[in-house]
Amino acid sequence: MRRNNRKNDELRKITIEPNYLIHPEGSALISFGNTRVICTATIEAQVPRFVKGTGKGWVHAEYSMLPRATHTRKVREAAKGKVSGRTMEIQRLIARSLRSVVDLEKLGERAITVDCDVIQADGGTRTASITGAFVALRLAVDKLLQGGMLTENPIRENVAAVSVGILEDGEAVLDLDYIEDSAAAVDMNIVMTSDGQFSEIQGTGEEATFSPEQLNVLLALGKKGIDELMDVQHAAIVEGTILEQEQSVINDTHPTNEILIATRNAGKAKEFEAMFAKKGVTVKTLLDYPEIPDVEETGTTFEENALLKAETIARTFQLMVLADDSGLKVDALDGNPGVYSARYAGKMKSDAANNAKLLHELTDIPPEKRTAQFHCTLALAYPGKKSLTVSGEIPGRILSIPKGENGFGYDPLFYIETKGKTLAEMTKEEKNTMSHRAKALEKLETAWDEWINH
Ligand SMILES: O=c1nc[nH]c2c1ncn2[C@H]1C[C@H](O)[C@@H](COP(=O)(O)OP(=O)(O)OP(=O)(O)O)O1
Ligand SMILES: [Mg+2]
Repeated sequence: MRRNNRKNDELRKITIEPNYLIHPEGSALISFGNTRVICTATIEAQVPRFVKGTGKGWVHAEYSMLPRATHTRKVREAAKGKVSGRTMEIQRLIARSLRSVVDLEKLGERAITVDCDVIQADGGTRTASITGAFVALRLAVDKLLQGGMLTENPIRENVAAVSVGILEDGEAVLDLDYIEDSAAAVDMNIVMTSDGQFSEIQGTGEEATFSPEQLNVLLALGKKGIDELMDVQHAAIVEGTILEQEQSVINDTHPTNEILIATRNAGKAKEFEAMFAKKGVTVKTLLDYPEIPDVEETGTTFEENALLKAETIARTFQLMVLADDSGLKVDALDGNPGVYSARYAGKMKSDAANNAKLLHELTDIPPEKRTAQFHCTLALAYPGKKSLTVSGEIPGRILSIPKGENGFGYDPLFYIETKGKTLAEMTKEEKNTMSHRAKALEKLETAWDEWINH
């Protein structure tokens, strides 16, 4: 057993506090156990001479330690008037690691300077710096994206780093603290990206050399640690970008004039915007938050999936969230595609491919047997409250050629007998008075007040 009862493959307690400081564009306080580093990212228009005029940007890093970050007071480098070789080496490593995941062309002619200031050192300060610096960088880039200064995200992958080593007793271990590190036979810093590639490996067998087999063990330990670090980074980035903006909504106990809808479907988003606009409620959707990960729809019913989407996002962001799970139930296909409507023709969720597949499956089915229902389940979730679900359904018939240009998804194939047209031949306004979604929303309105006050 290691110090503090840690297992060989166990990280120290890792925390990342995003937006730790108010002035920088991006900042984070990262802790790997007792090692603590403040990381900031600053965006400036001025680029170094060697990239000027190329349209490309640059990422620099600076690293420093406070005098009492260590056991005994270390004289400030500013007082010595000289940057040490160690500092130089570490800040170059940090900058290289970050540049390995940034598309400098997409960044445009601007520089991002990342500052890593160690406030307490207990081993692994350079790996903590890289891991925290990435969060600060990402938060700063998000500001550029949100402000419209950038239209495309220049960050290709996430990057994180961890130390591994072989202790005196021959044990290979993850994330060494200072005492372990000082006595280690072999120590190594591993920098990896979220696609599982290495950005840099620095391994030194100073006290004892190491074999290729031992190297593989160390790399596997590093990979495990980095996977875990990336989860912490991800949560910090999401918290840093979204929580801030949405904080105002959280504190209200009553429904506010803004609602977050857990959908990434632009067609649904437009319909909800129109339907809620009449009530004076502004709609935000996940399209406004590209960094929120997709919620996997693992349920087998509309209700399960709607709850999954609403509750996951509500829990993560401590907000009231509405989600919609909808689909087409075709009688001749035993109710299919049903909950699988979005993925009917494959993972890419293409409306055109879905419609083509539906037509193909129904090739020999005569018009009177092409009956179907459009179904919509809405789930309303609020942290700590039992969720509310309602459903709406409308009957129709699947045509054999698409008709109409409006709407989205299966609209051009869904013919409504009583109206004599498809959903795609209706205006948005007309569709919104009679669609499955409109019906579900009506029920939601009825149930809403009681739910909120309960
Ligand atoms: O009014 C509609 N008119 C035409 N098609 C529709 C409609 N309502 C749902 N649909 C189709 C779109 C999608 O192929 C599937 C829903 O799948 P569903 O998982 O609920 O939505 P999605 O994945 O597109 O977006 P998200 O989960 O982010 O809300 O049914
Ligand atoms: Mg979906």
